[in-house]
Amino acid sequence: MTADELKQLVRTVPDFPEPGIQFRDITTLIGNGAGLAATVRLLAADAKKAGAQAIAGMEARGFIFGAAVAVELGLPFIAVRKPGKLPVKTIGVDYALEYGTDRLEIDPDAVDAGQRVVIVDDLIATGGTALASVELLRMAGAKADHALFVIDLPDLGGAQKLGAADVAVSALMEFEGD
Ligand SMILES: O=P(O)(O)OC[C@H]1O[C@H](OP(=O)(O)OP(=O)(O)O)[C@H](O)[C@@H]1O
Ligand SMILES: Nc1ncnc2[nH]cnc12
Repeated sequence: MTADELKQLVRTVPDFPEPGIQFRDITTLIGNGAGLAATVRLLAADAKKAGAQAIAGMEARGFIFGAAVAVELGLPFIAVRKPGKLPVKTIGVDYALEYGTDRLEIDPDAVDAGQRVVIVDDLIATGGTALASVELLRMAGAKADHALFVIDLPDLGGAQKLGAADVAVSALMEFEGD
């Protein structure tokens, strides 16, 4: 399945979770077995090209694709979690979302010093989530310089924000006009 065919599997829901947001919903993409498999294969090929030694995924939608890519490549998976979920002393970063604010945390021991960690998430909008993840992974000693997404919303400037932090961004598809 091509990236263009995968794009047809993403559902757009207007005004969710608040008025004015065009929600690009991956539920329909992952609900298609061939679509899910093709998405994971394409992301895994990009992660391999980026020299990934580990994959990091952000709770919750980043876990779906990130863990699958890690399995496909036989690499470790690092869980970037929402606050209060990890049972150990964490490091954390607060960040702004397209809608609201949040915080992400990791177990610093999940990262090896100098390890090249490639970030995988379903979607980049403002880039706040991905940038917070890059900061966290770098604080823990990782080389975090590649981030892969299923969907980029280029109008929200996330890829530029990551570029300014020396992170190369790639996405399988874009939705404009958000
Ligand atoms: O580029 P940004 O503006 O930071 O937005 C993108 C993030 O927003 C969504 O996650 P959300 O925080 O809604 O959580 P979820 O995965 O638990 O649904 C999405 O899965 C990305 O992680
Ligand atoms: N427009 C959007 N659609 C789906 N997930 C998102 N996360 C942030 N913005 C989003």
